[in-house]
Amino acid sequence: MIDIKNLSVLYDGNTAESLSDVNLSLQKDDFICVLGKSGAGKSTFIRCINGLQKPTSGEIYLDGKTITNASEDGLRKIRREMGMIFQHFNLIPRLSVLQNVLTGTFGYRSSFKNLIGWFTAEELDFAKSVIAEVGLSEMVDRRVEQLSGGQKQRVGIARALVQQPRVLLGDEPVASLDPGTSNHIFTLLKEMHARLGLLTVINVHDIELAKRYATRIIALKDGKVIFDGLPENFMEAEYRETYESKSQDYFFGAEI
Ligand SMILES: Nc1ncnc2c1ncn2[C@@H]1O[C@H](COP(=O)(O)OP(=O)(O)OP(=O)(O)O)[C@@H](O)[C@H]1O
Repeated sequence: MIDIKNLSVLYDGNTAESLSDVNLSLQKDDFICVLGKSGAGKSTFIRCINGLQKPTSGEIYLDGKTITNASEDGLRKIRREMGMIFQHFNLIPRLSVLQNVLTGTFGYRSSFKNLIGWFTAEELDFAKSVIAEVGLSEMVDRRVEQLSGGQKQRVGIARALVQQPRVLLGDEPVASLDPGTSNHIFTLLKEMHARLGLLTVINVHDIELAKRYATRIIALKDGKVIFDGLPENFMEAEYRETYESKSQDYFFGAEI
């Protein structure tokens, strides 16, 4: 579904590449967690996939169509197919849950309709049905600033889903949430992945979450892919290589 060929990124002013010759093929049924130390290149990787960051070299294709060399119009169409969720939610605090979720439809509408904020009954019904799916029916009209972090991320997920994307990207979407809430958010993401057939790619610092939910783990180090495989094969040795430190023993249940 997404093919990444010889992808490299060297930011202006840096001497080391932030991504270095990355080659990957991401499939529709993948639920991928991307692991790596701070600065390993995880955000750069996600930003390249949705076309926010132009690579220095290499190509990314969505179903054979170039993302990296897409026209502005082509990129707009590609971005509609990719929902995105963020660590700090990127919501509009003073607007309601429904209003925030409706902003997810903007990529499909004329700028005039967006400007005057006019939505059809179908658009409103669909947004409400997505809000119900993320468990926030009771809060449709509540201002987002009055919600907890976990509820805000549910709004972020609903806003992404209302776009009817085929790909869901997350840049550390649970980094600001407590462990219990993080698990609830991952459970929801996994359900949506299965029900909607969404290729899901999520950066995460929490290896326990990655091992529990991912169907595939990709680990980056200094911009290179150093592991790509099943969660059960990401063990102590892979942990040490990725994070350059020994793990908490309980991750792998082994004496080190
Ligand atoms: N706009 C930029 N200009 C220059 N260097 C950048 C820029 N964005 C990222 N970098 C550098 O690229 C490298 C990878 O950064 P990136 O944010 O992709 O890593 P990350 O794995 O997501 O880190 P974190 O877990 O801390 O978010 C780092 O060395 C970072 O300093």
